[in-house]
This record gives sequence, C-alpha cells and structure tokens, in this order.
Amino acid sequence: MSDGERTSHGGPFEALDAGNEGGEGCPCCAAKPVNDAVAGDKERQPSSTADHDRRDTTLNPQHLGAILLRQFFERAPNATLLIAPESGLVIQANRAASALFRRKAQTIAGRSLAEFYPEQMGIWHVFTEEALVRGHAFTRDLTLALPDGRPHRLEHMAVATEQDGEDYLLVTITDLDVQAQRSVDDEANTYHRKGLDEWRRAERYFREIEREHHLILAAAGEGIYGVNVQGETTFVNPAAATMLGYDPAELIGKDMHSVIHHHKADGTPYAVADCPIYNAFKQGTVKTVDDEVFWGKDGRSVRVEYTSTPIVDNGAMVGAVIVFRDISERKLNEERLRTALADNARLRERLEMENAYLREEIRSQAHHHNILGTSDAVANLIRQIELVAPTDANVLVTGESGTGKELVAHAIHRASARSDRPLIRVNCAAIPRELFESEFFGHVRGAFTGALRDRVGRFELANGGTIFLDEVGEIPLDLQSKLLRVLQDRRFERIGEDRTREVDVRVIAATNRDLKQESAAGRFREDLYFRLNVFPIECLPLRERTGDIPVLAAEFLATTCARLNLPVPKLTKANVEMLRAYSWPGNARELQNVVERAAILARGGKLAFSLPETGRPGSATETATNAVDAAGDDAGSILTAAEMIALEEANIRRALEACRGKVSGPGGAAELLGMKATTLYSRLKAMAPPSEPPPGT
Ligand SMILES: Nc1ncnc2c1ncn2[C@@H]1O[C@H](COP(=O)(O)OP(=O)(O)OP(=O)(O)O)[C@@H](O)[C@H]1O
Repeated sequence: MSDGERTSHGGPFEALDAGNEGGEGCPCCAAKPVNDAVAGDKERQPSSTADHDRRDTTLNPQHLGAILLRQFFERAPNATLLIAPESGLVIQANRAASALFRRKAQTIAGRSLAEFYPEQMGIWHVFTEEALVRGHAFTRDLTLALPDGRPHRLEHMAVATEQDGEDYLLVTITDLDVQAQRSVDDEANTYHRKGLDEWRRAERYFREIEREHHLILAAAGEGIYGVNVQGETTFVNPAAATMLGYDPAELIGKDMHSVIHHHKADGTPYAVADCPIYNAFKQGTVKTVDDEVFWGKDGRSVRVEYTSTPIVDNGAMVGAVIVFRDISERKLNEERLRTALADNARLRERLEMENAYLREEIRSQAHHHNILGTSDAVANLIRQIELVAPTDANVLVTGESGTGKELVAHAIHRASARSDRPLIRVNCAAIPRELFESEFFGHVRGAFTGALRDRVGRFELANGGTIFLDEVGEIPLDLQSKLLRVLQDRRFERIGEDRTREVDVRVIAATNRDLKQESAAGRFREDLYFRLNVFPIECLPLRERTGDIPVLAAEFLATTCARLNLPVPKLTKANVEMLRAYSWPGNARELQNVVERAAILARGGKLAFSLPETGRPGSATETATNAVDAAGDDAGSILTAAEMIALEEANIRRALEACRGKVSGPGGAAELLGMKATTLYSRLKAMAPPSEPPPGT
C-alpha cells in the first residue's frame, strides 16, 4: 500500500476531513457562528483543517462536537494514535505522536504499526485483542523504534470503539520517563512551595520575636545597650538613654566608653584597657561590676551596677550587651543606713560610757571625803599625792585592805589634769579569769559565745582619764603581757576586731600583795611591776597610825549619823582610847563599820563599841581591853607592836574557829573580821602555825 492509499483510509474523523480542505463544500460554512470562541478565530489565516473548522461560522451541535473532538485529539499532550486493529494501520496521529515518533503526522497516518513496532506485532495483537474484548487495555511491553535509538519507556493505553461495523482503537502513548520527570518536577515544586511557605512562616515568626524583643527592650526599666567589637554602640534602649540624658540616636555608632564611661567616680581617667565591658568580649567572660559611674550628657555622674555579657555569633565574638541600673538612690540609702547605724553605735557607746561613769560616780561617793588623819603617815601620804598628781606617772599604791588605797587613787585623780575625765576602777579580784581581756579591752559582737553585742572595755572608757586597777596582783599572767602592751604603746584591740585603737590613760594600781615577791615567785611579770611601780605610795595600817583614829572615828560618826538621820552621840575619850587599843585588822573600813554600828546602837547619847571578842584571859586582846578599861578616860597602858600583832593573830584564829575554818563568803571569817577574803588569806600566809602559842600567853 502506498502513502497516498493509506491516507485515504476512512475513520471516525474522515467525514470531517473529506473534501473540506479550505472549507469548500462544508455543510456548515454558510451557517451562523455558534459561539464567540469559535468566531474569535475568524481573523486568523486558515492553514489546517482545524483552522478551517474554526473559521466556520455556522455549525450544528454534532458538527461542532466533532470539530472540538478533533481539536482535542490534535492538541492532546500525550501521543495519540487512531488505529484500525484489524488491518494494523494507523489511521491518524496527533501532534504529540508526531513529536514522539519524530515524524510528521501525515507520514504516520496510513502506515502499518509494524513499521514502528517491528517484531512486536505479537504483543500488539495481544494488546489490541484485550482492548477489543474488554473495551480498554494498557501495556508497558511495547517499545518504539525511534531514530535516536534511545530506549523509551512507554505505556500504551487503548480504548476500543466501533463504527459502521469496524473496530477502532484510540491508543494513547505515555512516555514514562517524561511522566516520571514530571512527577519529580511536581514533587520538587511541591517541596519548593512548601519550603517557601515554611521560610515565610519562619520569617514572620522571627519578625514577631524581634518585635517582641524590641518591645521588651523598650519596656525594660534597666538600661540596656549593645556594643560591637570596636566598642561602638549598636543599640540603646529608652531607659538607658533616659538615665544618661541622651537621645538614642546620639549614642548609636559612637564609642560608648569615651561617651559615658571615660572617668572613674573619683575623677581619674578610665583607660579602655581596664574597662570590664571591653574585657567581657575580649576575654569572652561575663563581667559584673556593682559600683561604678556612667557619665550623663549634662556631665553628672550616675552610680551604676552593670553586667557586661559577650555576644557570640557562629563562634565569633561580635560585641557585648550591657545591662545597667541606676543605684544612686540605693547607695544613698545604704550610706544613710550606715551613718545611722554608726550614730546608733556611737550613741550606745556614749550611753554605756555615761552609765559606767555614773556608776563610778555613785560608787566613789564613798571615797569623796578627804584623806583624814593627823599622823605623820597621813601627812606624808598627802605630800606624796600632791607631788605625783600633776604628773602623768603611773602610781602603785600598796597597803593592807581598808587602809585607804582607793581613797588615794581618787585623790590623785582629782588633783590631776585629768580630773574632768572619769576615773574608771577595775576590781581585778572580781573578774572571772576568762573575762579579763574583754573587761579590759572590750569585744565586738560575735567575738565569742555570749558576745551578743559590741562592748567597750575599761581602758576605752577611761580614755583621757585614769584607770584604777584595784587588786592588780590578781591579774592572770597571760593578760599581764597585754596590759603591759597597752601601758607601753597605748594601743589595744577589742577582742574579735583587727582595728587597733589608741588610748591615753593614766594607770593607778593598788595591791595588798607584795608584788616584788610575787614577781620573784614568777606570778607577776617583773616588767609590768616596774611599769606600774613608777611612783610607789604605801598606805600604813591603822594600828601604825593610831593617832588618826580619833579624827577618823569622829568623821565616820558624823557622816553616819547625817546619812541615817540620827542624833550624834558624844565620842568620849574613853571611847577613843578603846578604839585606839584595838589592832584593827580591817583598818579604816573596820573602824567605819564599828563606829556605824555603835551610832545605830547608841542609847541616851552613849556609844557602846562592839569590838570583836578579845579571846582568852591573858591574851594580848584581853590585855589591851583591860588596859583601856583600867585607863577610864585617862590614857592607859599602851600595847607594843608585837602585842598588837599577837592580838590580831589571836583574833583571826578565834574568827576562824567561830566560822569552822571558813575563810571567805557569807558566814566566813573574812566577813566576821570585816576584811576582804584576799587580805585575810595574805594575813594567814604571814601568820605563824596555830600550834605556836601567841606571845604573851
Ligand atoms: N585616811 C583616811 N581618811 C578617810 N577615810 C579613810 C581613810 N583611810 C581609809 N578610809 C576609809 O576607809 C574605807 C576603805 O578605804 P579604801 O577602800 O580606800 O581602802 P583600800 O585600801 O582601797 O581597801 P581594799 O584594799 O580593801 O580595797 C573607805 O570608806 C575610806 O573612805
């Protein structure tokens, strides 16, 4: 069969094609246009059957349908063949088929399938049979012999129909590679679209976050600014700008250190190299500074605390963010509080001191009277006091208990240039060993258990005045060295405090011990002894200056009666002699007690002294009493010093017997004798053993 014969083969579109080239003889050419779409093509030069069809203006619906079908066939994107299965000829091929077969459509129509599918006709038969039987079929077994020789993966799909007793197949050929590529492209498109959407969403999200961050930065009460690695400001929040009195625009891009951080609070220049903000990103560490100044636009300094945090981007340091707070108000309040607390502490100390002074004042009232006495001893004593008082020399007053040592200390202080400052007495015998240091030098709160608050020591209280260390021989050895230091250097520290305090104090010490002997025995530091004993004053016992007894007795009687509002009884010569005859182991204090008791017990203006029992017959005491009795109002027999000592010792022994050997405390011999326990102990030490009979017995 020739090409010309093959193209003349009829088919479903044959009626449309036959004799219609150029539109001649077309039954619908004279008809009116059916629609604008078809009419719209009129202007185009007809070049094909389809163009001719478009040019038609009057078509009946069947004709139109046929034309449209033909056009759809022509323009279908897949290669499509109209096949007569019985003859195995291609009746028509569309443009896509022409493209696939790499041949003009006209050269495909009318040709045998065997030309295009050589050696595959068996597959074709099976395929067409199936399509004819089932109405449709598809296969991927057929391949095309194309000029490029490239294997094409194809899918053939056939739909069967019948016309005028003839079977026809419409075979659509899909290039599977193209289809696969389309799927890939489509998938890629989908991904692309999705990615684009995702990206837009992320962009929106970040825009939102940035907006929120800006809002947060703007709303933050703290000043926040950022600097790049050159130290130039990259952003400033409104709070920072307001605190420093700038407009944010004035700070952006400027070297922040030289604008706001150029000097320290004391006015010295602040080198950039020392600036913690710069160091934050140079060293990659966060720096926190709790008290520095930033400088405002108007030149005023703003006290700030700030944190400089390095900003790292992709492993590289890109700058720092600085968050700061104006602490001027807080610092002011802290300073006010500190001042208030210091004032409070000062006030408390002053009150404490005043309290101590007042207590001293009350206590020293007892010593307010002058040193009395007509004896040479008292005259000598007063001379010594007058001599030493104006100097600042330390004084060591020695003497038995009750001989007037404290009275001497007060007299020296009163007559000194320090008299307008207090005299502070410390009874060293009354301080528990562990409290010595605190008592002397004070302590700070928490220095030891029970130190609930700061305490001023006695040395500090006496500053500018005099400290009277009564019973100085009782100071423990370990504290003696500290005492020596304050005497030498005039410096000391409160317990628990590093601060060294200076003090200007005159020291008057008193003791009934023989400190020389004590230091020889290693119980008292020799250097301290010499330090204290710059000017020694000895107070003689009353028994060695009995001439003072009348004056003292009269004074004690007068002051007692005045104090107790009693009539003043007459102190007779006999009374005086009786008093002179007694050995007065308790010295003036004992005399004072005896006189006081007698004043209270006086009947009808007559004094009756109740002196301690004199002891056994023939004893020195008895002798003394008898001598006084015998003398009446006249001067009687006088006891010798040895007799007096014997009398005193006998008296002490009797007191010990009466108290069953108890020396100190309530009901002890010291109380009975009217002397201090420490004095009694030193007396006992000096006494002969009890087996030895006292002289004169
Ligand atoms: N010469 C004196 N003139 C007036 N009063 C005196 C005299 N001597 C002592 N007294 C009085 O005797 C009492 C004891 O005196 P003071 O306390 O001064 O003695 P002391 O030696 O310090 O005693 P102690 O060693 O027991 O502390 C005081 O009331 C004091 O006024």
